[in-house]
Amino acid sequence: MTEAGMHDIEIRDLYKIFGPEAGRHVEAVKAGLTKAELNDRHNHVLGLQDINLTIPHGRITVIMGLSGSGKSTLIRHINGLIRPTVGQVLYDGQDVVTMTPAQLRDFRRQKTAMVFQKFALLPHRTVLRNVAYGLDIRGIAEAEERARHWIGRVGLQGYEEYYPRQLSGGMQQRVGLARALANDAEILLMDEAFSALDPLIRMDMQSILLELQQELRKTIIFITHDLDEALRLGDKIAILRDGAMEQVGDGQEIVLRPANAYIAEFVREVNRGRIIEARTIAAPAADGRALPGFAVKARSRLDLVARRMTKAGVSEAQVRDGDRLVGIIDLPSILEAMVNPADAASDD
Ligand SMILES: Nc1ncnc2c1ncn2[C@@H]1O[C@H](COP(=O)(O)OP(=O)(O)OP(=O)(O)O)[C@@H](O)[C@H]1O
Repeated sequence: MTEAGMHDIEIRDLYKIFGPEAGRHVEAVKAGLTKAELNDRHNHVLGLQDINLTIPHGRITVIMGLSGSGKSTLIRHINGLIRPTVGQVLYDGQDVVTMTPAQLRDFRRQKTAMVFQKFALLPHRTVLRNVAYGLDIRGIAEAEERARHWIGRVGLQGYEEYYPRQLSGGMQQRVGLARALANDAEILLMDEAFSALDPLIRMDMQSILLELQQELRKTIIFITHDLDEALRLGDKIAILRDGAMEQVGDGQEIVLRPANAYIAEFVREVNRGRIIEARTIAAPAADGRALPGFAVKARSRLDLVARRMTKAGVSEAQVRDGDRLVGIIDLPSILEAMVNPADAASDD
């Protein structure tokens, strides 16, 4: 097992069964009793099973899955709102599961902040007072100054004295984000935070989050049922199904090497050109052969690479990571990578 880094969150061997005699059924679940069987035979609900996940510090980890797959149950284990039937949730060597109520309260207040789908703003407080709220109750002197700063950072300058009902959904969610950021917590828990927003507004919010994260480097745990959102935001993506972890990896790994038929079906409609990077399909440069005159960046996505190469009228390019030559890429191999193998096979 790899050693957890400082401030990583480590979920280990976690099971959650809902019901009065949950502990009695863990061994049977470990031995293979399914969610449906547990329900039918014992009237207990299998929430999560055999979860092992490292949530790296300073990155965005997305927990994805369909309704009922266990996403909310999992995120609530991280701030101790739900206790596992068995298992550990470790943060800097401390197990959230065995914290005393006082320790847990401090952990939640000092280390975590939540952003909800239904904004959860206080209707009779202005934007400024909503964002300052957590700071006010902690008696922080510069609450207002800090609140104004974060209101500016999410692009709401000028709206400080508005009330939530006077704002659109997207703007309200910016207030929710500013409030979470103002608390200065290291861990941001975002439960379907953008799911209630219209598609374009939702993309805007994703961009704002990515932009802020470039600089803030928070540990973000983002729940979504939307694959496109997961691929856009996630440095690491964990896919749940019926309470079990089906696959964990970055977007490229999941799209290029789905762990099973379920994931393959999930990623089938994905625009692969937007996910796969040039470095991933670059071929080694053959010895002694002249290099193509055109160069693209290792981390450029294939759709952009294809567009640039086509525009320049070249069919081959060097793939470069700064000074380093990563390999060679050509248009046929880009096209091949952009087409889902499953679709290609069905048209043969
Ligand atoms: N308090 C509870 N008592 C009994 N069963 C529960 C409880 N909370 C959750 N469950 C069950 O645990 C499973 C996982 O639910 P969970 O809400 O975590 O899923 P989810 O992926 O977040 O779904 P959604 O997107 O619909 O919120 C479901 O089968 C659900 O019915």
